[in-house]
Amino acid sequence: MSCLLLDAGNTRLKWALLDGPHWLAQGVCAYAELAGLPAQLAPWPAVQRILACNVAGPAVAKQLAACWPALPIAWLKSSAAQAGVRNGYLRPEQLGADRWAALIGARALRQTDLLVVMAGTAMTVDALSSTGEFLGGVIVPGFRLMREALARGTADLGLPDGATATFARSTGEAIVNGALAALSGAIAQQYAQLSAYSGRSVQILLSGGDAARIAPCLPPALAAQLIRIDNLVLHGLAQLAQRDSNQEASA
Ligand SMILES: Nc1ncnc2c1ncn2[C@@H]1O[C@H](COP(=O)(O)OP(=O)(O)O)[C@@H](O)[C@H]1O
Ligand SMILES: CC(C)(COP(=O)(O)O)[C@@H](O)C(=O)NCCC(=O)O
Ligand SMILES: [K+]
Repeated sequence: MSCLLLDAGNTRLKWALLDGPHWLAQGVCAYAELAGLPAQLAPWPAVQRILACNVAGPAVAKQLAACWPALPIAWLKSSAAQAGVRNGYLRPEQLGADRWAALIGARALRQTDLLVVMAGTAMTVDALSSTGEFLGGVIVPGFRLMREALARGTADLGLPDGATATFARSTGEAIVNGALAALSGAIAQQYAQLSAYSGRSVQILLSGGDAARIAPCLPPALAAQLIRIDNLVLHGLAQLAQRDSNQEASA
């Protein structure tokens, strides 16, 4: 059974094509190029099921549905408990479906205390206990949004680039290193909170488009606990797809 997994984020679509547990192909697609995605998948077995999470709004959902008019898309919604994770949000359905999928993917990978960091358009830092409780987490603007906010809200800053530096000595360096400090600082703060809460060693799972940029900026104590994983959201969706097909097989 070939299953297409879709992670529709606020910047772009990430996708993977699975045949049972095997990953046949995966990729990234800009929303402007979405109409070409079905043709791109043509070399592989025809898609039979689609499981998606979307935090990019109804227009994107409509665009995705139009790509595969003959197949209904199963949209993941956050719930109170699923696949070994319990949702600590006061209103479980309020949690972004991408965060929920990432937590499910994280739980399947490791059953320890985890900080699940998704560095995308926004960066989310979510605490997951060794017993599978999602305790809560924070949302901060991602690297691009931080720079854009400064450019939009000031007369003189703009979007200059800058290299990473211990002490920034140009506007570009000051902005780039400021954003990276804010991102790594948020991770460090939540890491300290979860470490204090659990009293045990905490591992950090880092995924998303800006993971490679953020990883080198983490302090050494956090870097030692870091596990980089590409497409954690898709791994979570793959877990759910696999569970669905196991249930169908045993029904
Ligand atoms: N080729 C790229 N295209 C777009 N964004 C990129 C690219 N490479 C790195 N990025 C960074 O990754 C972020 C998007 O990450 P991603 O995980 O795809 O986000 P989302 O899930 O919110 O769509 C952007 O805000 C940008 O800072
Ligand atoms: C926090 C997010 C904007 C992250 O989106 P992304 O950066 O992955 O595009 C998204 O998960 C979302 O809209 N969440 C709903 C609110 C919440 O999770 O509390
Ligand atoms: K994110």
